[in-house]
Amino acid sequence: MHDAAPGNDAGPFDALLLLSFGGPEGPDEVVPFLENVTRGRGVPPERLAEAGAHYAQFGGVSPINAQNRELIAAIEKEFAARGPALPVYWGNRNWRPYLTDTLRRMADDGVRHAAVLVTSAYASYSGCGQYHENLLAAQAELGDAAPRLDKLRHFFNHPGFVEPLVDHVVAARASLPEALRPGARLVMTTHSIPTATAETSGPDGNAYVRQHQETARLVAAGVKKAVKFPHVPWDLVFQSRSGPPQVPWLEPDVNDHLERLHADGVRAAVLVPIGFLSDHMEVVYDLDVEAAATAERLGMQVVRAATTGSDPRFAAAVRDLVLERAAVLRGDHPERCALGTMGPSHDVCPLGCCPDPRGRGEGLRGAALHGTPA
Ligand SMILES: CC1=C(CCC(=O)O)c2cc3nc(cc4[nH]c(cc5[nH]c(cc1n2)c(C)c5CCC(=O)O)c(CCC(=O)O)c4C)C(CCC(=O)O)=C3C
Ligand SMILES: [Fe+2]
Repeated sequence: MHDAAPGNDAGPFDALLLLSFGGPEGPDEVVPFLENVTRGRGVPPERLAEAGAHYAQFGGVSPINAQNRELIAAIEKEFAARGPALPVYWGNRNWRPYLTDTLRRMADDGVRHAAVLVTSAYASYSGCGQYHENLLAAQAELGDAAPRLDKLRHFFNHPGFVEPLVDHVVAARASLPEALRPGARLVMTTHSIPTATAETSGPDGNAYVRQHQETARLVAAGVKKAVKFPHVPWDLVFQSRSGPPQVPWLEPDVNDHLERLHADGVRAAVLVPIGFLSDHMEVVYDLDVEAAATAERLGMQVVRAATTGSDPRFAAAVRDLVLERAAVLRGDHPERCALGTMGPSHDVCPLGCCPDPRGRGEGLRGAALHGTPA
């Protein structure tokens, strides 16, 4: 798809590790999973019970693990067809297969240096800094046996992430009654996070919102081009707020926003979950159940676009990112694919990037994964 990366040489990498959030796969796993997610994170018990009820509605099974298995299959297919011949491993922060167990298996298999793809496209503590901490903790657990790890750059503006989203929005929009399509608002949604965390995201701060604005703009521009319509209005809004109510989180909430659009006379919308790689619980509950109920109550026609998921173009993007980073590690200057105006994201997070809002503030970063001071 994107032949930006030169050749097919993945050296010094000898494996790819997919690092994700994890989710329960049965009713008995919901409570221990939620305990893992929220340990030390100040989530009120009411919110925890609410989240538990969402999983219960789906038989205690989150879709996220099956979706990650599909993504791995798509990447393996891409590697088999075009190279490089790298094994793909999978570990999670909050549920089996746990990252530490996977890293131990990698070491046992003789892996010495792996590229790491995190299933989050954007900079933030939850989507970047916390995963760095998880990687460092897993390496520390293994000691000298631990493989070296390099986390791949944020892919929010990579065409392999954006282009499938554009297609999915076009398809969702086409499912609206024809008369409503011209006025249909694209409501781009992502996970809300505390405003203080948003401000410290990325190397220069505010990366979380700026990156999402760029992706939203790119998706809207792609849709406009595809549907040949002069005006495709869009907004960026937030969902799945958690945490105590006195702490400010990013707004507006998607449900409040639908109310606002309705009051302004907007009759139809396409919900576009740009903040997520797959249609996991935050999508199938918070949008397809909760926001859909809000729309129904308001009498608005609202459809939801699918996420990028395991689209072959995304699997090809993962291959690009691995080869690109491998070339950098060999001292080359590869082409780096990125749409829009922000350019390719940084390879190595500097000290203080995406710090833990509840932590000591200094942050633990990419260079530390090699045991070198950041
Ligand atoms: C930015 C972001 C992403 C996107 C980046 C990425 O993809 O990583 C994301 C993804 C996800 N969040 C998920 C689930 C949950 N997130 C929670 C809680 C929280 N998320 C936060 C942020 C994010 N979360 C935050 C700031 C909290 C408050 C607690 C804390 O400060 O850490 C809670 C606790 C209950 C609640 O509060 O809702 C649950 C159950 C699932 C799995 C879904 C499934 O099972 O299919 C996924 C992919
Ligand atoms: Fe970061």
